[in-house]
Formats: sequence, structure tokens, C-alpha cells
Amino acid sequence: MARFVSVFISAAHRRVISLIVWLVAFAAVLALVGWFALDQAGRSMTYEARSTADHFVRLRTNLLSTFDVMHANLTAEPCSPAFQEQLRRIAYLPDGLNEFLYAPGGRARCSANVAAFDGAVDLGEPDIGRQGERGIVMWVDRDLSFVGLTGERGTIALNEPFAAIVPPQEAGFRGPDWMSMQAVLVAEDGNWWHRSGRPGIYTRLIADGGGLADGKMRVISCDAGGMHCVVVEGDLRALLAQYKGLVALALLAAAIIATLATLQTSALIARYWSFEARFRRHLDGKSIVCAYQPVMELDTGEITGCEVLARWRDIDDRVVFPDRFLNVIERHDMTRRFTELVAQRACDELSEHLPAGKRLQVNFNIFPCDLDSDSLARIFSGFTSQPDRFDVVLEIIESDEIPPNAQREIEALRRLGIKTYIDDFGTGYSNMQNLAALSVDGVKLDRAFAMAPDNTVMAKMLRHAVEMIEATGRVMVVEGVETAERLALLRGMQARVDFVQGYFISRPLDIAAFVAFMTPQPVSLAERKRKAGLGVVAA
Ligand SMILES: Nc1nc2c(ncn2[C@@H]2O[C@@H]3COP(=O)(O)O[C@H]4[C@@H](O)[C@H](n5cnc6c(=O)[nH]c(N)nc65)O[C@@H]4COP(=O)(O)O[C@H]3[C@H]2O)c(=O)[nH]1
Repeated sequence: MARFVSVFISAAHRRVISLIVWLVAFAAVLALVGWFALDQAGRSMTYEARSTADHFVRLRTNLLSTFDVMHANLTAEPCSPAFQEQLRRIAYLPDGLNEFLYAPGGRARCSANVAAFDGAVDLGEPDIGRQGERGIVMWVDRDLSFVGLTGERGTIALNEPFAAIVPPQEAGFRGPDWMSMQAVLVAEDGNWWHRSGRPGIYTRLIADGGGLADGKMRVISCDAGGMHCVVVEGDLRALLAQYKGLVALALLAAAIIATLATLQTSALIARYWSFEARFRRHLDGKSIVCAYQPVMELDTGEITGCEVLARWRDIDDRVVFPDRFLNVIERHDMTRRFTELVAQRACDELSEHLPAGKRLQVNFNIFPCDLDSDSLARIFSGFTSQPDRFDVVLEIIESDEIPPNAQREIEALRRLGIKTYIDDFGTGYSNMQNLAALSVDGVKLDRAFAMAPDNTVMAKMLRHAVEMIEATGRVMVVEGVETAERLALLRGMQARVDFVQGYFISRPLDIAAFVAFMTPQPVSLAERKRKAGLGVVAA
């Protein structure tokens, strides 16, 4: 899971995601345009196939109505002169058919042109036997010399006992260049005969089952009776070549749409997976990590307490430091909830792991805006309900101005057994005026003083800052002690520093390392550090 979400969090991966989104959007738009173009091409091919098939529909209608006329009008004795007369009259009808036979059982006895044959002409086995409602029988592409049309071929259709000769049909096809057509005569048993157009198309249609294959698309349209069919084949490569300009335009449109979609999606992803959004979505008891930085009594060298420092475990499992999330907490009014989660986690860990009989002062950072004794009493009740194990100190951090009701709340907290310190004194809002106005229990000198390199102004001011705090009579903690020399300097001062904290004593530790660091005293600092060496939470 952590691996998966890191894909969305890291900027490098986001670029890859953007590229993927672009490609997918581009392909999707092209697919959409392609589908639309194919649909349109298919429609226009179907239209052309139907228009061409109309010719055969008309032919079939003429044939059937001619048979109707023959059955109604040929009343004379078959093949008699009167019959021949009736037959000739029908042959003059303007229906494209003009040779008729009397051929009961497939044996031609007379025709419109050749009166009676010298004996019946046996047409033989029909190519198509009794097809459709009217039971029409057909002899396809027969030699017509027996009716005097030497060298000609035609199809004979028989509707017992009359037959008509259907001359070869040339269906006019008016489709565009990228289409070609074949007209076929298809029997119900699947046998078929080429009628006109480009041979081979129907064979390919049968092989491919219609639709799209090899860059070609085929559609079929048959006449109502199903005898004649027109297959139209569209060559899509030829179509693309014909509309190069439109293709270029479609590609450009797809690229523009894909770019817009990518911008939108990337912005959405960036917003959804931004640190701020992640923090707000996933801040809970499990994601809070507590680090404990030991606080040492300067006189005795004894570790008497710790400062609880919060970190947050991001969803990709990386531990994030407060400088990244404190402003998010303040901006979104999450300060109280956050303090509650930290207090809860620290209480669970310390209560479980701290050796029995060991008393500890636990310092927490709180936001000035949360200086409300009722809610703070509830938040830290886990500690105050164990007065023999824990003392609670709340360090009011330097985020915004101290609220006007601060004094009243500080006193109320003191009555509940909770002490307050001013944090990071010497910077920001923590000025002398604040210190004089508020009856806080202690003051923590900003780490910038103790950490300042030798001979800098801040380093020189360390002594004066310490003397100034001493003058207020409050408990004094100096943090940021990084070297033995600074520790010695603080020890050697005339003014009294009560507690020290800093990397020289210990970096912030996870609970296991912190408990190891708290080994029964007296043990040298070096020995304690060696024991706590594992599981250090980087500061
Ligand atoms: N270079 C150096 N640094 C040292 C040394 N000793 C301690 N530090 C660092 O100084 C910070 C001390 O905490 P802070 O002044 O209360 O300053 C804290 C505090 O204002 C705030 N913070 C941390 N945890 C919480 C919390 O649970 N609630 C609130 N409201 N604020 C918190 O975030 C600030 C920064 O915390 P961290 O990053 O943990 O940084 C910690 C600690 O790791 C040292 O010798 N050298």
C-alpha cells in the first residue's frame, strides 16, 4: 500500500502518471473519433449497398408480377397460336423481361419467340430448387440457344408452369472510390453465383463473417426475398488517404483534448495527494508518532523528564517532522484534536513501558489558542489520573499571540496540577512583557541561544538571557545543548539553570530507546547513550 501511494506522492512519479494520462486520453479520444468515423463509414456503405440492392428488389417485383399476369392472362390452350399471342402480349410489358416459356415440370414446350419446340426441351436439374413462398425454381446462366438466342446466357426462373428468362444484370454502383461492390445470387442452401461488380468480395465476407478485417470493412444488403445480395467493401486505408486533412485535424484535436484532460487530472491528483490533503485525511491515533527527548536536571545530571515531540507517519510510511504539518494544523483548526491524539499516544506508550516506581515530568507543546483549562484537563486526564507517576507540563509554543484569558486558564490549570511553561523564550512573541504578565511556572530558553556558535552575538547573549529569566524566579530550562562545552558553560554560570535539554544529552528517542535511556541512576551519560543507541528517532 505504502509503495502504491508513493507513486502519487512523489513528483517524479507524477510526471510519469501525467504521461500515462496523456497517452490514455489521446488513445481514448482517437478511439472515439475512430469509432465515430467507422460508424459513419459503415452507414454510408450500408446506404450504397441498399441503393444498389434496390435494382434487384425491383427485378424480383417485376418477375413476380409478370408471373401473376401470366397466371391470370394465359388462358388459351398451352402452346396453341392463341396462347402464343397471349404470351407475346405479355412480353411487350416494360419490365425488362421479354422472353417467356411454357415449361411445366422443367420441360420447355414453347416460348414467346420460338412458338412450339420440336419436342419438349428438358432444362435438366435446376440450380435452385423451389425457393421462397412462391416456390420459384431457377436455372442459372443457362445457354439460351434453344430459344434462338445463340451465344447468350441467362437465368431461367420457373413459377409452374410458366418460366421467364432473366438477362444478365449489371447493377449500377455509384459509391465513392474507396468502396467497391459485388452483387451475388444466393440460394437458400448457400450456393451462390457472381452477378456483377468486383469478384472476391463476397468470398471474403463469408471468410471473415463481415465487419472489419485487414483494414477493410464489408456490409451486405439483400433483396426482400433474399435471392440477390449486394456486398460493399470499404478500404479504410484508401478512405484515410482521401481525407488526410481531416485525419490531421482529428490527431490535433485528440492531442489538445488529451493535454487538457491531463492538466485537469494532474491538478486533481496533485490536490488530492498534496501533503495538506493527505495529512487532513489520514491524521488519526495510529499515524501519530511520539518522540521523547530526555530533560536533565543540571545539578544532579538526573533525567527527570522528557519533552514529547510529535511526528506524523505519512501514508507512504515516511515520518514527517512538525515544521511541515504545524501550519496545516493551525490553518484547518485541528489544534485541539492534534494535541489530544499526541497526549493519548504518549499516555498509552509511557503508561505501558515506563518502569514502575519511576516518576517522570512529561512536557507537551500546546498551541496558545487551546489554552482552555477544561478541555486541557480532559485531554491530559490520562496523566493527571496517575499523579504518583507523572507530572504534566504544558509548553505554550510560539505560534500565535497569547490569548487574553491566558492568565486565568494558567491558574486554573495549576489548581488541577498541570504546570505551564513559556516555550522558545527570546524569540517571536515570547518577550519579557509576556513573561512578566503571565504567572507561568517555567520558561524554556529558545534553542537558538545554546546552539549558537562561539563568539556569535546569540552565544554572547546566552548568559544575559539566563540571568534575565533567573530574575523572574521561574523554573528555567535551556534547550539546544549540543556540546559538552555548552553544558559546562551552563554549569559554571552564576545564575541557576534548572534543567537542560539537547542533542548532547540525547536526541529525541522512540519509546523503547527512551525507556532504555532511563536506566536506573546513577549511570554515566555515555553509558546511557550507549544503551539507548538503538531505535533513535532522528531529531
Ligand atoms: N538542532 C537541535 N535541535 C534540538 C536540540 N534539542 C532539541 N532540538 C529540537 O528542538 C525542538 C524542540 O521543541 P520545541 O522548541 O518545543 O519546538 C517544537 C514545537 O514547537 C513543535 N512541536 C513538536 N511537537 C509538538 C506537539 O506535539 N504539539 C505542538 N503544538 N507543537 C509541537 O515543533 C517544534 C519542532 O519540533 P522538533 O522538530 O521535534 O524539534 C525539537 C527538537 O528535536 C539540539 O540540541 N539541537
